[in-house]
Amino acid sequence: MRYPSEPYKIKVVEPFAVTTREQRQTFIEEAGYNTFLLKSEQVGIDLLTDSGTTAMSDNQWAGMMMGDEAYSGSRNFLHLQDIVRKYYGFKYIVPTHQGRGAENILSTLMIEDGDYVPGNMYFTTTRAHQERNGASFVDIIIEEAHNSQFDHPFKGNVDLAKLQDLINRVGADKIPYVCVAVTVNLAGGQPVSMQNLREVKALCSRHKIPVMFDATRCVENAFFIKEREEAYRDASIADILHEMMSYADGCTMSGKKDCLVNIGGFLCMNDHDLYQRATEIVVLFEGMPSYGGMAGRDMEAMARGIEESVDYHYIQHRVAQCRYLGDKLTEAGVPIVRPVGGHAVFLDARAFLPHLEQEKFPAQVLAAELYLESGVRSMERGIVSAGRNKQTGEHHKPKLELVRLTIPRRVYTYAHLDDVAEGVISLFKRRDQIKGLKMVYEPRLLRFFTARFEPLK
Ligand SMILES: Cc1ncc(COP(=O)(O)O)c(C=O)c1O
Ligand SMILES: N[C@@H](Cc1ccc(O)cc1)C(=O)O
Repeated sequence: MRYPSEPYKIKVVEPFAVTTREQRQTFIEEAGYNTFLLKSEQVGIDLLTDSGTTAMSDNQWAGMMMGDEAYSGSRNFLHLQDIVRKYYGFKYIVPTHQGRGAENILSTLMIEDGDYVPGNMYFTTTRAHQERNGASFVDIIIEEAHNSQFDHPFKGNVDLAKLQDLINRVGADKIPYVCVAVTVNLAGGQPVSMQNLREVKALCSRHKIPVMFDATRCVENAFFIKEREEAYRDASIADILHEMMSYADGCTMSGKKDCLVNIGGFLCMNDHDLYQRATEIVVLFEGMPSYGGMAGRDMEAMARGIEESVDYHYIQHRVAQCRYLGDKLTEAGVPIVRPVGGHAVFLDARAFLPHLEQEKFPAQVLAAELYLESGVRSMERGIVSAGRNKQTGEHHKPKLELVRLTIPRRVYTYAHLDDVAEGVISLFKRRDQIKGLKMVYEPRLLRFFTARFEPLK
């Protein structure tokens, strides 16, 4: 079954806005041509992000009523700890309010000024925390990942030669850890193979460098391993996930994605000393080590969400939804990142708008135009997201200039995706008329969230 039907019944519904083109013109101008700045009530189908936008199950909502809101020692924390140990296999867990809370603690504890943190492509918040603590990020993803049209089953893989080169160049003692994202968000939601994870771990062990995963979309990664790596065809998602995690010394987690909740995250590790230091610092930024910024009820929903996330039918349908939208767009000739990943379809803005150079922010304007055309909200993932080089102050100019159509978990149906495809295709037909933008307000940190633009004449 290529596109399995939804493996759930819909018990609660939430109407969304139906707007006119004239209204949307006003809204996008007020939002400075930045889809992050639109009000949710101005948006139709909302594909801005899959982060915190999940529909929770009846079982999770029931768990919300079982919240133990004690300041310390909540039973929901103990439950979450058991579940994380069972499915992820790490010894210690420190809850945080979301993924970047965990990134903050990890970077603060492990990085020293002048260090290098290699990773399989940058992620905005992850790199920002590394740089804030004095490290330079080094991209060690395979070269194919920077080419939107290159089909590769594991386009998120680490290039071991790039990693070895860095170790030779700067020395292992300047590399506090290697950060491996499973899957790679900005490459298009691309997975990492089990074999590659095993090899990265072996190489790092030889040099005594810890491996820390960004586990944000690890269940999607496990699905791709089952689908594409022969040895795992008959393995369960839970077993694959457990083995993946055995090749890491710890992880950061944005629970707002693969843990199927609206808020929350955690940091995991096997090293007791690191855990102890994390419990010291978490009280400064997040809260007690037994809640770290989450309410008891949120920890319960997360524990239950993790158990639901490893259900094969759930994850098969999730990935199939992305593929469905990607296939529709490909059939119509719309350029997208290939192959379609686990959480989104990414439009290739360079190929969509070949007449616009990167300094005219093609992906930014494409996201704004798609909203105007259809009421669908998407997100820029190109030069604006990439920010500026910390040393030179120049724009980073990523090879990938993309617009992300991100599918929230258990929220939309295939019929919604038909509407999205229709909007993109009708915009594609009038792509020649689209002009660029200029940035009129540029925040210093993570500028894409709040930057403002005006159309070029
Ligand atoms: C790959 C990846 N890592 C880290 C994060 C940070 O997580 P959060 O948004 O929960 O702070 C996100 C999303 O922001 C992400 O997609
Ligand atoms: N991690 C979330 C939220 C987010 C969005 C953009 C960012 O650059 C950072 C965080 C996402 O990928 O959608």
